[in-house]
Amino acid sequence: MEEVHGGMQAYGGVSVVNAVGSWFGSSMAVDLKVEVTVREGRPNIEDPLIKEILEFFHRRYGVPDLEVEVRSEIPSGSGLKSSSAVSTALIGEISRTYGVQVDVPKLSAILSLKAGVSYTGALDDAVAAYFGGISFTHNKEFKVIRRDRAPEDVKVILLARGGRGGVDPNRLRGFPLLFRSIFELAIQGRLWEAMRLNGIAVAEILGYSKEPVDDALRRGALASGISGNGPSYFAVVKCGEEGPILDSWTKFGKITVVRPINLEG
Ligand SMILES: Nc1ncnc2c1ncn2[C@@H]1O[C@H](COP(=O)(O)OP(=O)(O)O)[C@@H](O)[C@H]1O
Ligand SMILES: O=C(O)C1=C[C@@H](OP(=O)(O)O)[C@@H](O)[C@H](O)C1
Repeated sequence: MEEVHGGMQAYGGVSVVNAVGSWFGSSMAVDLKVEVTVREGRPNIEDPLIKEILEFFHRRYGVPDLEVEVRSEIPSGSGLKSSSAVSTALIGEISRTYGVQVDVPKLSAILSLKAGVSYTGALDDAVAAYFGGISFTHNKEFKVIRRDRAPEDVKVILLARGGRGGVDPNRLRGFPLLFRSIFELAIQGRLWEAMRLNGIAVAEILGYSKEPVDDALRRGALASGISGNGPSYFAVVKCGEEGPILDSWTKFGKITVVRPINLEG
């Protein structure tokens, strides 16, 4: 078996607006990396998303069976966009290796829905994972509304936790006006306000503790809340002002500090 190529990278992210609430979503990429490589050979990962992607390329473009290697810094089932990072990196790597032109984030959204690993297709997450920066999308129509650069003068402090369980993200669908209004704030440029309101709303609605959020906001965070459907928490702070939140959040578990990431220009 010959290694066909180096490897395609994509990134995790934190939610600006969770798209499950109103189909409108926004996500900010952070420097948590996923790298995917493929080689021709017997498929080696029993995962519904990876299976769906390999089957698609086999059926549509005659791509041969592939062995997939995923190196990921993002816990799975975390709210930190692991599925979109894995999916866009794998789709990007196959399309690059076999010279097929596809719309990588859109195909990721369609196949994530088909594989049953996503509620809306998570086009918001896929766009940020693949291009970096901040995405604004209407997931129902697979439409990218806008892409912005992410501010680079902040750090993102994470309580990164995987293995979501016990919450029902469908409950967010009961609050479409709330999430649509938060999306409007975000796209008007009131980014931290939107991130904070979304993060608090998701914690309230899905029943996560708000203690870490309250703690971070009291200690000067620009925004804090649950990312995605949880269970990970984030806090955004101006560079250099991390200290008080780091001190206080140690009581909640392992802390990871990352930065927003822009990949272009
Ligand atoms: N390291 C990995 N290797 C293979 N698949 C992964 C990996 N990390 C995540 N995934 C895929 O993403 C899915 C988790 O998606 P999801 O529950 O939406 O979590 P997240 O909020 O982190 O995106 C997994 O079921 C799997 O299909
Ligand atoms: O399944 C989906 O369609 C989505 C899941 C959530 O992300 P996570 O998968 O990271 O929880 C959400 O923030 C995103 O906007 C859409």
